[in-house]
Amino acid sequence: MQNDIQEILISEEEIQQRVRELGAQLSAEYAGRTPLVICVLKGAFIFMADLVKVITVPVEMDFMAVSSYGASTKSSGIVKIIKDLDVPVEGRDVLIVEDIIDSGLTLSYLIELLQGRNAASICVVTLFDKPAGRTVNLEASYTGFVLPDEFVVGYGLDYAELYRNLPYVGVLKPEIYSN
Ligand SMILES: O=P(O)(O)OC[C@H]1O[C@H](OP(=O)(O)OP(=O)(O)O)[C@H](O)[C@@H]1O
Ligand code: HPA
Ligand SMILES: [Mg+2]
Repeated sequence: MQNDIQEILISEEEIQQRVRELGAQLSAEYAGRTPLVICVLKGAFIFMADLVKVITVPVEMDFMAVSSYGASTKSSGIVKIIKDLDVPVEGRDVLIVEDIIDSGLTLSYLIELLQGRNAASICVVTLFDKPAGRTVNLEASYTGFVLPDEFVVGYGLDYAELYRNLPYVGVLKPEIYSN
């Protein structure tokens, strides 16, 4: 698996340090409140697990699975809900946890959905942001790292469901895509 990586863009240590910083910022933001933290599966599961461990306010958690990339490196443009939330968001302070914002289509769809369900507030934390990929105008409240316009894998991010378990984020060798 490591042999398929052409270049590591962000190391495991850099990610862990940044996650701690984001956890501290979010703990201050939500002081005195109990946010509902929503993990956008599958990609955000590793970030979510590391992040909630360094948030010091009480949180409730729920999980939503959406998909629009399939086995491609380009968004299909259609966001499919694979699994919806278990709990209502009405009146809740919602924190959406994403691994990456690329085109922005997944998040704009989710934000509209949760606004329609009358969340009291919606805040987004993403570990990675690829502004060059954007097709809709959208920004996270908290961003870990800004990435160049390349398809990346690792730390939850997949190509055709593989490489999510790499502890760093990197770029695949070009021949992997042609196999
Ligand atoms: O800003 P966008 O262009 O919408 O891309 C970002 C979304 O795409 C990926 O999910 P994907 O649809 O690949 O599902 P996965 O999390 O199960 O890999 C990623 O985890 C984000 O949720
Ligand atoms: O660069 C990416 N890698 C993996 N999944 C993604 N989903 C959107 N962008 C990406
Ligand atoms: Mg994916």
